[in-house]
Amino acid sequence: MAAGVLDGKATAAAIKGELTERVAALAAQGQVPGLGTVLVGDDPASHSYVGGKHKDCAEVGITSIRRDLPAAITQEDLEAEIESLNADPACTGYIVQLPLPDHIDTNRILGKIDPAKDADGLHPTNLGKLVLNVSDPMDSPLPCTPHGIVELLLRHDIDLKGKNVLVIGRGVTVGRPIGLLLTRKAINATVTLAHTGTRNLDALLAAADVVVAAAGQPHMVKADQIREGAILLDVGVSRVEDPQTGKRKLTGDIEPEAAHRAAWMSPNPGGVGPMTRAMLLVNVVEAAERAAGVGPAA
Ligand SMILES: Nc1nc2c(c(=O)[nH]1)N[C@@H](CN(C=O)c1ccc(C(=O)N[C@@H](CCC(=O)O)C(=O)O)cc1)CN2
Repeated sequence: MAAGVLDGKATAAAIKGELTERVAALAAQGQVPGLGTVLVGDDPASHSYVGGKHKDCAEVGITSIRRDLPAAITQEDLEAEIESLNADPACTGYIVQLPLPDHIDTNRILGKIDPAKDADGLHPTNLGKLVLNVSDPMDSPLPCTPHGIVELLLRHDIDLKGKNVLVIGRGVTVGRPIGLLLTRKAINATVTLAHTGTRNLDALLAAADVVVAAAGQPHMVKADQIREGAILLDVGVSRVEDPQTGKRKLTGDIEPEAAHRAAWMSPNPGGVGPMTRAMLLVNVVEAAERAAGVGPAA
């Protein structure tokens, strides 16, 4: 059996097409959405992700506002950048690219973002709304990767009702929030969250109908560990040296051979990553629509 491909690239392209129309409608009212990014330091992967976000903005007509800052920036100066984006009327929504350097208090920075401009859905107010189950598109943003995974499944007609989902990784951008989304009544999955302290990962994998691997450990999930017919979402991405070419290549958390046993699998690259980017644009457009007092286009 070869797994169906959860094609994030194509799905993200479709979403961007839809957003282009919504952005044009906003622009016609003089309300062009603007995405801000705050990038601290020289990490090449973070630079590449932020570059991708601005490329996406250009594709759909969203204005880009970019703040690239030195790795040695102080907490105080970084907070001043946040305040200036909060006050900038051209900036509809913005993100602080994670991870931040160790000397920065990340939670304090995220807490300084104006919740109405929080394009990542990571401000405590917006995460709190997710916990309270009150967030919907007209009210507040959802974290991009979990929302992207749900949208990817939805657009491939995959229903998770009653399914056992194993999430591997407890990070704030994916592992923690995705359980809250997938256990909503509208989705109704049963979620187990595994992490580095989990002892019986083999047994949990063998029992899982769906695996969301977001640990950032290259190929930690082996083909023979998964259930025949499982649905696999490969979120984690590492850059690993290819022994044959000596070049570094992107490597997901799940062995590609698992596709021979799975019913569905997201490629990596080309699966969840492009969906994360697309849902960021969705959050920016929805923030602009809320600010303009208009609902999403029908
Ligand atoms: N503030 C945030 N920081 C981080 C987030 C986040 O959602 N908000 N998530 C990740 C990084 N990330 C977005 O920021 C991200 C990661 C990967 C991709 C992506 O499109 N990957 C491509 C391959 C990219 C490549 O060639 O390097 C793919 O999967 O096809 C997009 C966004 C951590 N930080």
